[in-house]
Amino acid sequence: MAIINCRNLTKKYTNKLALDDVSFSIDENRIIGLIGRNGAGKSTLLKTCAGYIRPTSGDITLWDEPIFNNMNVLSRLIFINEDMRFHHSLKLKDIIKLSKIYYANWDNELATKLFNYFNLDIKLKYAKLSTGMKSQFNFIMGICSRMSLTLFDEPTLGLDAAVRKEFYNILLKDFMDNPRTIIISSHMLHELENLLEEIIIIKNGKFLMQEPIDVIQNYSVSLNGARKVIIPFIESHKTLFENELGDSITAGIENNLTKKDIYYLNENNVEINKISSEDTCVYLTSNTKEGEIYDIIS
Ligand SMILES: Nc1ncnc2c1ncn2[C@@H]1O[C@H](COP(=O)(O)OP(=O)(O)OP(=O)(O)O)[C@@H](O)[C@H]1O
Repeated sequence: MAIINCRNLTKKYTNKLALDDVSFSIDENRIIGLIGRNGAGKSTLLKTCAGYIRPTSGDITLWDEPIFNNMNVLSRLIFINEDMRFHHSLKLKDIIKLSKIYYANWDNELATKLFNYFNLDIKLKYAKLSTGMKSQFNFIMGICSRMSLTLFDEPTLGLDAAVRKEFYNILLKDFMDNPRTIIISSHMLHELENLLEEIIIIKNGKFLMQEPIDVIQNYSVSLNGARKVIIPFIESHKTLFENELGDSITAGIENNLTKKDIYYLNENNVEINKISSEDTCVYLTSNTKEGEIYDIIS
């Protein structure tokens, strides 16, 4: 069952078109990655899904109901981002006390274990936490609230690699025990991909694709070899990048090579390598050509 349905969503901020005719739907009980470059529109899309901002045009429904001014829907979701605002006088323990009341499924035992594990002193005021500590606290809120729809916008900001890994492991374990729909926006797909079932890629405010993670993991390959052998493949396949060096070329192309193609490439000494899902996303969302930066800095 689809729990989020977006149809032709557009969001214009004064002169900036942040979302441009975005349509997609998301089925329940899965973890989805929302991937896009800086400024692609990820936060705007999540804020729209959370009912924080209204689209300029288009429709969005959660559980087939409109979001705005609809407590039935809003009480089933949590939106976690770096701008979580709590009154400056509130200590973490006060926020936890309120969370127990507000979030019907709040798991206080898990919250206590996680605060201890991450050495977060609940007597501290939220306003006094460092960026990383705020991210830890917010992440724990997102996990322990166990809302049917949990939206994380760049949840690991300021966290070191070890903590990010631990959080994602905790999230996966908790998701397996308590399935729900979780959307996580991030630039760092490689850290997330073991967790994700599906990813949505947006580029310059436009929906680019929504695919199971294994499709993205096998989406593209790089070919490295003689120019005259590779050029026909560049001409006949969707090409993500190409670099020429003398008589040889390295090109990233969509991975729909036939057995005959692979045999031919092997016979002609072309090296074929898989491109990681992270790199595939970087190439798919790039606004510049591979190597262009070297023209600028040379
Ligand atoms: N309140 C606002 N007023 C004007 N423009 C905005 C506002 N919020 C976002 N934008 C613009 O809309 C575009 C999309 O921004 P958004 O924050 O949604 O992107 P993002 O993918 O989350 O970026 P990042 O990964 O850098 O956080 C950007 O060009 C941004 O400058």
